[in-house]
Amino acid sequence: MTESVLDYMNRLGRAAREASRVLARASTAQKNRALQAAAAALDAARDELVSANERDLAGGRANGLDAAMLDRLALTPKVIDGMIEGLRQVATLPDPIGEIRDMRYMPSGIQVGKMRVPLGVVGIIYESRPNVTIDAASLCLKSGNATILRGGSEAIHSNQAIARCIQLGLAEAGLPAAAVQVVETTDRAAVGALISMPEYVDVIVPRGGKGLIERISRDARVPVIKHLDGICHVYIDVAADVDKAVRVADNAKTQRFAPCNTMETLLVHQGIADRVLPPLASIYREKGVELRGCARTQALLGGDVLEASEEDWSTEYNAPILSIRIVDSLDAAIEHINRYGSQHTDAIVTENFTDARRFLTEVDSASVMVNASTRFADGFEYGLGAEIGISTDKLHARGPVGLEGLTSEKYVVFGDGHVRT
Ligand SMILES: NC(=O)C1=CN([C@@H]2O[C@H](COP(=O)(O)OP(=O)(O)OC[C@H]3O[C@@H](n4cnc5c(N)ncnc54)[C@H](OP(=O)(O)O)[C@@H]3O)[C@@H](O)[C@H]2O)C=CC1
Ligand SMILES: N[C@@H](CCC(=O)OP(=O)(O)O)C(=O)O
Repeated sequence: MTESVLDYMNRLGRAAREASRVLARASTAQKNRALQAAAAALDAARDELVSANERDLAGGRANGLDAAMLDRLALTPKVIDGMIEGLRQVATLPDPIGEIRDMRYMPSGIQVGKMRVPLGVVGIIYESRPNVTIDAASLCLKSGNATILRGGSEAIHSNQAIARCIQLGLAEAGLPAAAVQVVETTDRAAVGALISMPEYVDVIVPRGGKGLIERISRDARVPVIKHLDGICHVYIDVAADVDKAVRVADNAKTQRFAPCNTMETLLVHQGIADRVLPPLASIYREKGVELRGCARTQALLGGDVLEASEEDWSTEYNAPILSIRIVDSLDAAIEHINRYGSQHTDAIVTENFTDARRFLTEVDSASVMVNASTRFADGFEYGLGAEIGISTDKLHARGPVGLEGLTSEKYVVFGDGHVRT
């Protein structure tokens, strides 16, 4: 790349802004044609995708990526099938753009309502998981937004191969190539540029952990919808059904270790700990989960439970490690979650309606659940059809973000020569 990263990003930004105007007026049929054609292009490019991905995997191994990271990076036939299916599914979702609602006559005689519109240009910074490139591109396209995608550096070759398929889809539907642009450099200066060009970018969606949070908080000049870390809790109340508690706490930790909605800390009421923790600990031990506990947990469960440090309570392991704390009351559980959590997803297991209601009201997280695993915090599971990710912000969109989260509403007013008096 001979031009500077800043010039390169400016060029992408300008082109995205122009493309966003075309996309905003594109028909549903045209957007769906692009999605279907991109799906066909992916299907035809399986060998190319796999060999690009092999380069990334080789680089990842050489750089010492752990097994979980390599797993997220891998484009297996199943992952490629999932991307193709994902594109086709987004094509079948209702198009939210142009929907008009709440039209009402005002006393003046004008008619006022709201119309759903795209946000414009969406910049997305995300982890080294190439299938996210398709999720992000497809949702932005369907919601009429141009997008600039900056995936994790370890996935650069896979992402470029995927980008070529998306380009084929856009061309087939007669949509501009700049509707979806995948950043071609791994230089983090590109992230710096992307988050500081409000003239070209309307909103940034950062999906990532602590390093990304710091950078965005420090440098962003564009509105942000944070999709950040998940320090998720399950609290087993004194009034919990033991079987349900074991099922939920097992699934929340072990169904998959790496996602942001996986439980990192288990809180247990002292009045039920001796009934629920021993069977849970056997399951965790069998599944290779390292346990770190408070002093009471260590005393109850014995030798192999390591002492949990203060740092553990605010750590997102993304790994087979779990911290466990026995608490005296529901109040103590709520206080712990609001203090150490990341406002992502937290669950209570209880048969007590009042405790459930208090938990729902007082825990300040994007998803609060009763008697269900935190792993359900997901756009598909919530019926959104797909998701960009899980917003840990409070404004604009909170929790799993689908098509609607990528749109906004403007007022529309109809008159017939009306003037204000
Ligand atoms: N809420 C949600 O929807 C989701 C949240 N996550 C969270 O993401 C984290 C795991 O992903 P992980 O790959 O470790 O995340 P990282 O934060 O390490 O990386 C994510 C992206 O941010 C970039 N990045 C990181 N730090 C900086 C920086 N200082 N300046 C510029 N760019 C930066 C990375 O680029 P580079 O490749 O150069 O490192 C990458 O593109 C977990 O905390 C998980 O909970 C993950 C998915 C969804
Ligand atoms: N909603 C998604 C989790 C989103 C997420 O955390 O993604 P990732 O960390 O990249 O696996 C799911 O439940 O699988």
